Amino acid sequence: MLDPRLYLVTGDTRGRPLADIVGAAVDGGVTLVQLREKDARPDTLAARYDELSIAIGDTRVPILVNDDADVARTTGSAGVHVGPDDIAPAEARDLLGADALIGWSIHDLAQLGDTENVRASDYLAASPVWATATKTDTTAPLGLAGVAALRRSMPPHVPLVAIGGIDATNAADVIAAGADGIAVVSAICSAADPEAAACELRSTVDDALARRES
Ligand SMILES: Cc1ncc(COP(=O)(O)OP(=O)(O)O)c(N)n1
Ligand SMILES: Cc1nc(C(=O)O)sc1CCOP(=O)(O)O
Ligand SMILES: [Mg+2]
Repeated sequence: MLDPRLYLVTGDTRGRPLADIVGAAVDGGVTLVQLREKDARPDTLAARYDELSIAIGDTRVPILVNDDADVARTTGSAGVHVGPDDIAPAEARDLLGADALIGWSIHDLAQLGDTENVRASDYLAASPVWATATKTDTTAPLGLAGVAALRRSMPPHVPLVAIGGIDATNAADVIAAGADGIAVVSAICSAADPEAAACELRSTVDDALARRES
């Protein structure tokens, strides 16, 4: 079951063990995790997946793998997140099967015209909302207006997560603009207390979703 409200994408943990950060973040309310280690070899990525899987225990929070659908398949992970330099969602679907969770980065409205890959995706990611030091090779920031435009143009049943420069100060704005969840790296991985950071983000998102629906 895909719950996109608070999506932790792994990143720099300031020297702390990643499994500890992810475990704490899940305790704090993260609903989805993506293992993202751009320089890791497949065997290292697979070993890291196993560590994270132990860290989240029986919470059933899905762990997706960034980029590498083969590692996603061999580890038995929940699925994969892909972007413009990766295999296409439809190809990932063929590889991973109907039950896998597949996410796709969306940079502009024109991409929504690729209906085969939109249909193959379980969620789309508005990327990036704002410029971020965590990933500098992004396309131009969409801003809140871009998030709103994507939401209006997308199939209504497909969840939209937003990524890039999101923290507790702006998360509610992103939800108000139409995102169904936020994806963050530094707001949790760099936080002094990742569990507390996740808890604050989760209640901010939940409150904003409740306001939007009322
Ligand atoms: C949730 C989420 N959204 C966007 C991205 C970025 O994916 P991509 O464009 O493929 O860039 P890399 O992460 O591979 O550098 C993401 N990973 N997760
Ligand atoms: C992994 C990633 N993808 C992005 C995109 O725009 O596609 S931005 C990003 C990093 C987001 O980090 P932070 O939460 O620290 O800003
Ligand atoms: Mg990628």
